[in-house]
Amino acid sequence: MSGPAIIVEHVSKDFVLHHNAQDSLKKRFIGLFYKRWRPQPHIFHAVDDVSFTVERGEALGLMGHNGSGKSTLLSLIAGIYPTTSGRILTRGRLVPMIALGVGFSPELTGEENIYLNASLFGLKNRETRTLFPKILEFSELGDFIYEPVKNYSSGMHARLGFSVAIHLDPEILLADEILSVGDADFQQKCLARIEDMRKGGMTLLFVSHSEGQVVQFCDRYIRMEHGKMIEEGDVADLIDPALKQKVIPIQTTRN
Ligand SMILES: Nc1ncnc2c1ncn2[C@@H]1O[C@H](COP(=O)(O)OP(=O)(O)OP(=O)(O)O)[C@@H](O)[C@H]1O
Repeated sequence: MSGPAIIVEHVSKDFVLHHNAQDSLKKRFIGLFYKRWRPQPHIFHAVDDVSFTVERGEALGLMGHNGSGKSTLLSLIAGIYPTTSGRILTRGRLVPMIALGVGFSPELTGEENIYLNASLFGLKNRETRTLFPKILEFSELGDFIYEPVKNYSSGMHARLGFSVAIHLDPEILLADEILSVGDADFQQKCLARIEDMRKGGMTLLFVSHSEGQVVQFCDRYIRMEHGKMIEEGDVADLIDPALKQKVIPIQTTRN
């Protein structure tokens, strides 16, 4: 396969909000007495004319303040939302690691959810049977894997979500705030595994609030503000002596 792994061309995403901050308090108060008055829907530009390319095997970090549009952009690339305008092209097996475990069915056990998720990614039952012990071992969930996931803590959900995602053999991994996964040891194990997968040529699009993590994992970065790309460059541009001190070395795993 040749060409970039991800192409994002002039992509925008609008949401319709049903409150309008521009409506004055007086107007809202009067509206209480005149039933015909309705607040005007307001179009909010969550992602605004964003374009970039991620080459095969490259890691791109997406940074920006809360609400700057990073997760929305990842969801657009994952195909979770349609774009309002623009074009997105991806080449290769794409696995979104977004809101880990949110897609699980609460009444099904961890094991059943593994089979369900794997089948959604086109794996045959036979293939999932081979993967199951590895997913279970990585998740460290033990016998909880046979419990309905509605009984899992949020950390357990995230462990299962992460373990399933990395065993789906992604060629492109979309990762949103990986460090929200479980406790510190598990986080270290996850980061080490992602580092290994990167060495194997995986393409990574990585949302993080931590410049240190972006420097550690990525080749390039994009900074977003109010839905727009405001900065793009090589991570080397982000490194200053103070930041270098904060980068924690990651030990690679072998399992
Ligand atoms: N489904 C939705 N409907 C309406 N507005 C939305 C929706 N999803 C996101 N938004 C809005 O779009 C903006 C961008 O949100 P997004 O989650 O992409 O930001 P973010 O950069 O990932 O933030 P954070 O760092 O807090 O995760 C926010 O103002 C958010 O409220």
